Amino acid sequence: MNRAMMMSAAKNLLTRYGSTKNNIYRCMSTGKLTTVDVNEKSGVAVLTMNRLPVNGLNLELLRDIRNDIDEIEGNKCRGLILTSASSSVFSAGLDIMEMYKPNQDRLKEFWTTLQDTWLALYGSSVPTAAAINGHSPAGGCLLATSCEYRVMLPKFTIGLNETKLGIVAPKWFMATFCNVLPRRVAEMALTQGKMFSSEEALKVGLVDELAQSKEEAIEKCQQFFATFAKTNPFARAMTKQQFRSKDLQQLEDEKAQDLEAFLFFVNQPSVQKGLGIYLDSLKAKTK
Ligand SMILES: CCCCCCCCCCC/C=C/C(=O)SCCNC(=O)CCNC(=O)[C@H](O)C(C)(C)COP(=O)(O)OP(=O)(O)OC[C@H]1O[C@@H](n2cnc3c(N)ncnc32)[C@H](O)[C@@H]1OP(=O)(O)O
Repeated sequence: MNRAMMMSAAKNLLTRYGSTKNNIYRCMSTGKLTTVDVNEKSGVAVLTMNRLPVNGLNLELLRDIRNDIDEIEGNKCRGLILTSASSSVFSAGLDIMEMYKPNQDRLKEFWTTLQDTWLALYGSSVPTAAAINGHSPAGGCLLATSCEYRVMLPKFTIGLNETKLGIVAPKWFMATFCNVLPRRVAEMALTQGKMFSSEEALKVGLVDELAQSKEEAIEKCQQFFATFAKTNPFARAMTKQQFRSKDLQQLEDEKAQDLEAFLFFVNQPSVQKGLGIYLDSLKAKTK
């Protein structure tokens, strides 16, 4: 983060926290594929992804999540908990249909919106946590690891499985993973495309706690936010943003090249063939 960005972030934070210490605001959901419910007492917003059956991250869902994050930030919420309306899938990651035989204009918009959603979530000044109430592969894992804390239900899976699909996780996916896991564990898992069970994820530190129900997971996320009760929100947010600034700045600087690399990669005939085979294998499962 350069000096100008830092000053602007500081100004926003001062505006937010300067005069509103004791007020609680109600956030409203902006999108059709998400809902946002705010606990009026705690001021914590629960952002629920609701694109069933698997919360595949298509352009519209990403837009809704992005707009919700902006609204939660703007409405001075005290925390953001990301969760799913499904009882078995947190998010299946990027909707592969967005990348398979794509319309090129939409493909650009899709990737740019993913970049912006990540910048907003990973760099959010509001405390963030994920209540992972289902499977969370690839892009689902990216969303969860972009948050500051993770509570997961048992018997699901989470990880960046891109190499198993014949695709390469972009640098900022990897940086997000490395912000959570020891470097050695992250490299092994990334190259293997490893999906961790909830129990394994707890053991390596990919998630912070397990919970037996979604309600318990949300409660544990709220308890995490309560650990900031005696900290100054401005100092907390600036510390988080400075801690993450290298990763954020790298994507800000390389946004255009990252988009170009994505478009080039996805449009390779061998990648299209691989995505088609993978989609068929997913669909065959349900027959
Ligand atoms: C040099 C550097 C260059 C960099 C270039 C960048 C390159 C691109 C990088 C892109 C990074 C990609 C990130 C991703 O997120 S890719 C997506 C990865 N996701 C997965 O592999 C998950 C696939 N899904 C599953 O494993 C299961 O669905 C899941 C465990 C999540 C749930 O299982 P369940 O049994 O509950 O549900 P079904 O499998 O029956 O699925 C129901 C229907 O949903 C469809 N489906 C599932 N996942 C997806 C998906 N990700 N996209 C699209 N569609 C999906 C599935 O086919 C079923 O459909 P039908 O009902 O029609 O049969």
